[in-house]
Amino acid sequence: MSNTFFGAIADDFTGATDLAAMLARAGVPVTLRIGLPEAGSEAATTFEVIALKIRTNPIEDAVAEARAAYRWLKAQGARRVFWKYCSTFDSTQRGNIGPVADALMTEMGLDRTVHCPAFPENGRRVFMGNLFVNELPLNESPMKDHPLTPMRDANLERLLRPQVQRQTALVAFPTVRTGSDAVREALGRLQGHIVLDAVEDADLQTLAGAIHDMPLICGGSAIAQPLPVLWREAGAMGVPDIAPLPDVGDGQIALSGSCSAMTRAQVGHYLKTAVGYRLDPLELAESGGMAAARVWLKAQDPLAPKIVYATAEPSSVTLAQEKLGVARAGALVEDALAQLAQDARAMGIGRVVVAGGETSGAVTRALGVDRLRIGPEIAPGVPWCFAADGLALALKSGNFGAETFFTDAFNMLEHGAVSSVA
Ligand SMILES: Nc1ncnc2c1ncn2[C@@H]1O[C@H](COP(=O)(O)OP(=O)(O)O)[C@@H](O)[C@H]1O
Ligand SMILES: O=C(O)[C@@H](O)C(=O)COP(=O)(O)O
Repeated sequence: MSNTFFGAIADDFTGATDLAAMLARAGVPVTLRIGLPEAGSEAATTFEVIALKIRTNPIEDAVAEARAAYRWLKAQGARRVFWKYCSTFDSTQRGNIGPVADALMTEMGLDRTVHCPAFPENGRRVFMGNLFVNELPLNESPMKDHPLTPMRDANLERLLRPQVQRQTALVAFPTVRTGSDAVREALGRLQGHIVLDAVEDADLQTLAGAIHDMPLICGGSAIAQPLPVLWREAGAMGVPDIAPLPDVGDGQIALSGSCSAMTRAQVGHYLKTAVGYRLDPLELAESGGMAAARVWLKAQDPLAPKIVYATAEPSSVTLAQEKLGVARAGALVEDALAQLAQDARAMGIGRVVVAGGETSGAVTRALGVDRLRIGPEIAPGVPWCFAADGLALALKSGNFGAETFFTDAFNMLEHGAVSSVA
């Protein structure tokens, strides 16, 4: 058995890099694995994050994959387990947040766990059990129009209840503001899935003080940031070594399959300086649709700023979904961007930014990446990541980053920020 201390299971790839970035901020080196590690893969390290792509899978498949990941982490000795899902609680009416949390509790023999999606730095706040995105309740935010997981309620207990077999509960804001001891006492009285309020980073610090010794924590990435310091102070883990980051190849491309409001603004902004090719799922469904995109890419200068995007307004997404079905429209776009990522690599392009969680999963898999090192953060929750073969990948969650995100990302590598990272 090796000495893994922290093991996380992320329900998508952008979520995994987001969590890894938060841990890296706390000064710990993180090993991010794409998919369940195969027999003979590199030895486990102190901080392991396993990126799965199970946010919208059938529940049974998602639970089976998460369970297998947990068993691998347990075999490596993990003493703290983290179920990373989206800070906007992206899920369908039945899953997969609740069923995976339930399955992990059963595997670990637990009668309580906590749910903390709050990420104040990115505008996600939980107050009286209700999740807000910036000023809006979740169900009034752009998440109401998400192509795969439209969110139609903001109350986390109400969202969880149909997804879980255990009871739900809340540790509300007044208790959180009283301090870590009060939160700990409240948790001691509750069972099942306990939602935690948090409005500011200071609340996350308070919560972390109360929950750092819990075996299973569920939520977004932000609650993970204060934990390593507390674990170190409590003597629960040692201080792992940090290795230098690898070299990065030249050439660049942005690939966007996200239709989130922020990505739409970012693509619009980037098109002012980069050349672009727009993918339309209806065209991709016809013969020749994909071939045209590949011909376009092949004609581009590998070094020049460029973007291929399916990013579109909700009305256009709905139209494609009505004609093709939700799953087929999504799969056509994901497969196309995955193929174009492979083509870009064949052209010698070494710097790839991907927008969209599902999209990132499809692209990363197509590139055959199985392990990533975490580099500098471009925006909160979005780090550059490095694969073994000179490939730099940035996987951007739909609503993360400033409007200038794509330019910021590529500029960062140009200006040598990589070598300055701890
Ligand atoms: N124009 C479009 N019409 C229909 N579906 C689309 C379109 N563009 C992208 N999609 C699909 O929408 C989904 C977006 O999800 P994702 O990549 O996770 O983005 P986000 O991070 O914004 O949630 C993907 O499955 C993608 O293939
Ligand atoms: O927690 C978050 O918001 C992100 O880490 C995340 O999971 C976002 O998902 P996508 O927007 O689908 O990339």
